[in-house]
Amino acid sequence: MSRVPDCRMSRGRPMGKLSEMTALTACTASIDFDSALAVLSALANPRDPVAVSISDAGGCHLAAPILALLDSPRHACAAMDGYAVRDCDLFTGAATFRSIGVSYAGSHDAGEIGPGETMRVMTGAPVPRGADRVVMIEYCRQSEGDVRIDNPPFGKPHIRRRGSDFALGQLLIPEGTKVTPAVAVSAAAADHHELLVSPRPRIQLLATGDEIVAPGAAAGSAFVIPDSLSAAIELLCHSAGATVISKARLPDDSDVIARAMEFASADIIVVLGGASRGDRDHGRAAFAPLGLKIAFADVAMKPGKPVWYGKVGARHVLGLPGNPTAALTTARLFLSPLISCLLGGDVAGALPWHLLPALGPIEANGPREAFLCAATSFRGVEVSDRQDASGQARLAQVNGLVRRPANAPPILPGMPVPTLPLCC
Ligand SMILES: Nc1nc2c(c(=O)[nH]1)N[C@H]1C(S)=C(S)[C@@H](COP(=O)(O)OP(=O)(O)OC[C@H]3O[C@@H](n4cnc5c(N)ncnc54)[C@H](O)[C@@H]3O)O[C@H]1N2
Ligand code: MOO
Repeated sequence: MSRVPDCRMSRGRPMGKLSEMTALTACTASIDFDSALAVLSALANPRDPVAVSISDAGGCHLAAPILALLDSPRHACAAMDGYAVRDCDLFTGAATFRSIGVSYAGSHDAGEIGPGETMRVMTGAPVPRGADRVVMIEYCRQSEGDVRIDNPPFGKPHIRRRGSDFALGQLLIPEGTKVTPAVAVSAAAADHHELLVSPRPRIQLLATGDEIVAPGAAAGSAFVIPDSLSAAIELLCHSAGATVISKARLPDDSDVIARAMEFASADIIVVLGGASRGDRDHGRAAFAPLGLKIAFADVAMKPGKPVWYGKVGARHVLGLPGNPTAALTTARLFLSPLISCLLGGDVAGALPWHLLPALGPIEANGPREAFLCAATSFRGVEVSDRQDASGQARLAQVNGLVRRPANAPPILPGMPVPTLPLCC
């Protein structure tokens, strides 16, 4: 394995971004996992930002900061249902107030209260001028036009002052922030209906193999198997924030594979299978006549060694090994970060490694960095006893990957190990 010094990463973070030219020319030999990620991140630049509605922007990253277009609250308003009163009346002995009206959320000017007066207010309603607090309805006794407050509570005035949450012009959300439901609340509250974001990457999925057929169509023939990857990788693309615009199951025929690629205007082409060295492994070869520039091929990792990545013009091409556990592992480790980078995010955001205590012993690792399927819970992480790259049954029982560096010593129960959620 040859290492590429420029591509080094430190704990999953690139140590300085590579230029596109360097990334496409330097890393063509077998490289280590962190170097491969650095190459991918150097080549994955987002397209020009577009304005999209907030509800369509989930998972995208803001290409511009969000400034508040108004004050919030817009005016002094009640934080509780109750009666608005003046402190000087309430705490100097007056117990009976004359109610002069009602203010609802959405009411216009609530007017003003004078000495001995009160106004019924609902949560979110404008509070009348002169009022210092809202006494919760539970402490008030209403009769006719009067309100009696015998034991007024001290403490919070239950009035939200104008601009006390945020003020007009305030920077609320910095550029680069990922749009989540929580971020959507802030943005909409600031009176934005559209957000400027990098467009979602468009994905083309090409599953290759003479033996694969659509799930549901395999049991009748002994010589075919269900395509167990296309739907899974499509799900992963969606949860990472991309749109799958086209998918196909193709025979092991490089001309057919190349033609399929030519007809889609995708940002990322994902080729499933045909990544290694079999007579019919046409993954990379199919794209050579189209001008494929390989950025890396063969990563020193287990599973997933044959994973490869390059570009055809502006299009990214990622080849995942056909063995299902290897395909899912490499999709999580390379396709999620590629999508994240094209959305304006980064590798570290897409791969949130965190330390969890091992629930059982983990044996020493060999010379290839390993990513082990594991089950995580609040108690810690348990590595599966079988780690077979072609396995499919076990995938339904795992939800994480444990990272084991090359030649790592054994792990004892309770020791922390880097763990990644298998689903993004
Ligand atoms: N001489 C070598 N042989 C192999 C190497 C190597 O370095 N030298 N690498 C091994 C490793 S590691 C892996 S992983 C596999 C990867 O193989 P390919 O990417 O070429 O995949 P295929 O040969 O097309 O298929 C492998 C296996 O997976 C099944 N498969 C493929 N696609 C699907 C699908 N969509 N759904 C379900 N199953 C699928 C396919 O039937 C094969 O059984 O190569 C090793 N060999
Ligand atoms: O690495 Mo392969 O992905 O072992 O089967």
